[in-house]
Amino acid sequence: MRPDIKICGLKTPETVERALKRGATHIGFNFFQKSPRYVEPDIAGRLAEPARGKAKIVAVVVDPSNDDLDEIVAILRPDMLQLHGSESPERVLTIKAMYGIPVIKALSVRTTDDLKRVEAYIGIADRFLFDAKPPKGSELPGGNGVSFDWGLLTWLDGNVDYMLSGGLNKANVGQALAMTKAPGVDTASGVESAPGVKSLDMIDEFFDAVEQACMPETTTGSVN
Ligand SMILES: O=C(O)c1ccccc1NCC(=O)[C@H](O)[C@H](O)COP(=O)(O)O
Repeated sequence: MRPDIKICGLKTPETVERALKRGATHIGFNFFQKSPRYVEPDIAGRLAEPARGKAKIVAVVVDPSNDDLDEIVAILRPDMLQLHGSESPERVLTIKAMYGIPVIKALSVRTTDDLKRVEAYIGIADRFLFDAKPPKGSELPGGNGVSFDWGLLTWLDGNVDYMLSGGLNKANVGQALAMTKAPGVDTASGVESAPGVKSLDMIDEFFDAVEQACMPETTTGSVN
C-alpha cells in the first residue's frame, strides 16, 4: 500500500496542482519566517483552495504565538497544524483545545532517547513527524535536507502513527520505505532545484520513486 505523501513548503499554484495531481495526501504551507519556504497566510490561503477536500492542508509553525495561530487558522483554515518547534505536550493540548484541529508533532531524532520523547505526546498529538536534527549553524528547525538513522525507528511502538521526514528524495525514499515501512513520508528540499524553489519534475520523480517502492514484488520462475 502506498504511504501518505506530504509535500511541504509549497509556494506556487503550479506545484500545488502537481502535488495534487500525483495524489499527495498532505500539502504543507510554511509559516516560519526565516524559511525559504515561508508564505504569507493570505497567499497560502489562496494556494490551498484547490486542495480542499482532496489533500490535507497542513500549516507548519514553529513555537507559534496565539496571535500567529489565530491569523493562520482564520485565513488558511488548515486541516492539520504541524508543530515543528519545542512545543511541550501541555502546549500541544492547549492548541488543540483552542482550534479543534488535529496536530502533527514534529520531533527531531538523532538517538533512541530522542524517539522516547514520543511517549509524552501519546494521546495528545494525532500524528508524529520524525525529522533529523538541524545541522550546526542552521537557522531552520526543519527543511535542512538531512536524514537521520532510519534504523532507530525499529525501536518505535508499532502503534505510533508517523511520517518519516528529513532529507528524503527520489534517490533514497525507496530504501527508507523498505527499512521502515513508514505510514507516511514527507519532503521539502528533496523536490527543490534551489532552496525554496520546488521543481515539477522533481515532484514527479519523488512520487514515481515512492510508487516504485510500493509495487508488489514480481515473482520469477515459470509456472508449469
Ligand atoms: O522546510 C522548512 O524550511 C522548515 C522550516 C522550519 C520548520 C519546518 C520546516 N519544514 C517542515 C517539514 O515538514 C519539512 O518537510 C521537513 O523538515 C523535511 O525537510 P527536508 O529535509 O528538506 O525534506
